[in-house]
Amino acid sequence: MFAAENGLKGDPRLQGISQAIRVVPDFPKPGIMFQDITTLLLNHKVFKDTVDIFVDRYKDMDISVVAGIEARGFMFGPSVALAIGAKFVPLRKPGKLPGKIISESYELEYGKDCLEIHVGAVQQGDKAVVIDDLVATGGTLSAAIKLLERMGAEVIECGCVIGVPEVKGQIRLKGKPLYILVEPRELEDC
Ligand SMILES: O=P(O)(O)OC[C@H]1O[C@H](OP(=O)(O)OP(=O)(O)O)[C@H](O)[C@@H]1O
Ligand SMILES: Nc1ncnc2[nH]cnc12
Repeated sequence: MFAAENGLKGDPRLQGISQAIRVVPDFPKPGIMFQDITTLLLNHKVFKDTVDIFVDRYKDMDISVVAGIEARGFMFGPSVALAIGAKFVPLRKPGKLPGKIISESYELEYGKDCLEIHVGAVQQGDKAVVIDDLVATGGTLSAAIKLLERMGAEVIECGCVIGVPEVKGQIRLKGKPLYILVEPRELEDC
């Protein structure tokens, strides 16, 4: 789902969100236009608008789990979980969770990685949304969906602040809906 299709067309909060994202060319390697959401977090109104939009979206969907992807999903997910009355489950990079875990590897625009979840963090019957800052290839979200489904949860949707228009990821997301607030910024927008 894209900015024009997310039911928020004309919502002035989206422009504020987009403008608060800093674009850093060639980071972390040449050719990547890095979308830096740390500048969005510095603006209390825009940060709150972002969380509010996710909360409005998910508050009446009977969601029991908000899963956040390390690291940038941790910046939005917990606030959404608290506001909608769901538990927050961190999906972490390898070697960070101390308990029994299951893991899923995936490929990124700039390398390979792996996500892990604590066994027992979600149960059969849980209804989950996955929150992250950005979807590019969809590899990360797709690993998150697999982890949650392996634990018996139903993944209702993935919510990201930024999404590339092509969403190659849509194919990889096993048909799960994707709720995206804004498209990536180009340098000339800044
Ligand atoms: O759709 P994809 O191609 O999978 O890429 C999206 C992922 O890449 C970024 O995280 P990154 O792996 O750089 O980790 P970080 O949040 O720890 O910086 C971003 O925060 C997403 O999690
Ligand atoms: N262009 C990008 N900016 C920020 N994070 C990313 N993760 C994958 N691609 C990215």
